[in-house]
Amino acid sequence: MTSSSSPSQDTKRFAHAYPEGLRADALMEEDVAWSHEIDGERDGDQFDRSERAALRRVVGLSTELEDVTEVEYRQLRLERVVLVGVWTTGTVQDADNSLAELAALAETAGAVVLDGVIQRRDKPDAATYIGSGKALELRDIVIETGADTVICDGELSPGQLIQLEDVVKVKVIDRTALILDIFAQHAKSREGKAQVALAQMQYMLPRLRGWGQSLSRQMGGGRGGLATRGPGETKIETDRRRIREKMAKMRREIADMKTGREIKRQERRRNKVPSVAIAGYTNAGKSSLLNRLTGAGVLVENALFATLDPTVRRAETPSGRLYTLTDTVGFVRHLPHHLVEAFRSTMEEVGDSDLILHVVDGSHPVPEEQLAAVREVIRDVGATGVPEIVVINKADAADPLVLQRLLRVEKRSIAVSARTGQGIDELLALIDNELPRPSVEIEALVPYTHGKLVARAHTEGEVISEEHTAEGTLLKVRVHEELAADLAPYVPAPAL
Ligand SMILES: Nc1nc2c(ncn2[C@@H]2O[C@H](COP(=O)(O)OP(=O)(O)OP(=O)(O)O)[C@@H](O)[C@H]2O)c(=O)[nH]1
Ligand SMILES: [Mg+2]
Repeated sequence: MTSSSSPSQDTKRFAHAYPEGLRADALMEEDVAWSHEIDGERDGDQFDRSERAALRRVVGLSTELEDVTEVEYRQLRLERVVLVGVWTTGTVQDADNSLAELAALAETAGAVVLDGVIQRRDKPDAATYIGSGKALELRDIVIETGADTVICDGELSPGQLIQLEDVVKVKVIDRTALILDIFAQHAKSREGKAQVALAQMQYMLPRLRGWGQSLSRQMGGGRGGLATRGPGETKIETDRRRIREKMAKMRREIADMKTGREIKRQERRRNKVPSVAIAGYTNAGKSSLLNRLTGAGVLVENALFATLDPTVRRAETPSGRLYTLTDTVGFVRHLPHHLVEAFRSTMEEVGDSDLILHVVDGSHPVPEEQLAAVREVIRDVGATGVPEIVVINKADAADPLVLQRLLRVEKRSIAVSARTGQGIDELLALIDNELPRPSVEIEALVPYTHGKLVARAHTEGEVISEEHTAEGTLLKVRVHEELAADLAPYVPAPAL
């Protein structure tokens, strides 16, 4: 987990065994199609076999727990993991994609994925997530592969986690815990860190059991954990209370930080600078696009959730109008509910913008799924009604047929490559087109002593024509109301 405290342990465990490069490799799309490589051509018939299709090895976290009854949350280190999914609806392909994504997430968290299995069921088993027979098979796979953790592709109830653990005898975590862990590793700003910590605590609260000493480490933010081990009801009750207190404190802190950001945002709004939000599935190339559009140096990584803190950059349309571009946290299917809550304020920024650039990875096998997942979250935070341009990125690596399909279905869409620059000029022009136009059209004769007003007309408004006359600059402009008011004294009286 927050791959914490003891570097010596990390080094001891993985440094030699798993070179750094492996991790990024495993996120390439060849690997996303892992099951196909393994089985060669594959269709429904191979499903049984595919239940055991091996995932390639990746990199790891580890667990320092000897006893599964001590499962603790943030201290958890995944090292060698087996993935398990329950396939309820959709095609084999859907199920494969979902598990492949879980593999990418696990790798991003630093785990070595040893194996992956999918069970077809109407719904997850109420007790053990997968059926009890399958749980026993899973136990065999765990022993066979020497895995120390099982990751389930869904959100499990506390009871399911415990009962499955009791069968497989290693730590069991779910997709939510995994995503929370990645977020915890990647959050950089104080606000981001606090939001993730809060979401983790919220997730943890109903899952506490017999934690003993781990909790004091956890809540003490690394102040060492020599508190006496003493599970039992009373201890858990105390722990719960402490978590609740800590959560209340964090909520207050987050509210304060939010105020600061809010003020900045209002400033931008007052200045009437139109804002464009870059949203989209994780790893779609949002940060790359921001860099390509503005030359800004934002971290680009072939990892999921490289960006967790919104970055705002100034940009200019080809016609010279200023606007802001905001890079945002990536979306993922089944984004843990706590995180949607935690990042609500960040995502509200998307809803508040004048235009959304919805970036989708055109080289993904089914970009439509990513589009749908992102739209669901956008709806969830009530950010509907903002015009959207679908930016199909990675056109350089995409299947032309997929591109064609998307361009046809998505009304306002464009294929680009942040890597090669393909389509970027067209996108810039499209942004220019879609940004709200200032509402007031006026003509003003601005004296040369007021050059500042002319400059503002250029950055804040749209200059239709400009002429230098003996009396001053004759402007024909479209501007927002405030600037119109400032220019009003120089509007020539209508000739009678
Ligand atoms: N082939 C190709 N790869 C691209 C393109 N744009 C981005 N990438 C790669 O895709 C990966 C993810 O890019 P990012 O810009 O970090 O993606 P992001 O959407 O900001 O990701 P998160 O912040 O993690 O959600 C990186 O390895 C990029 O080099 C593109 O146009 N073509
Ligand atoms: Mg990014």
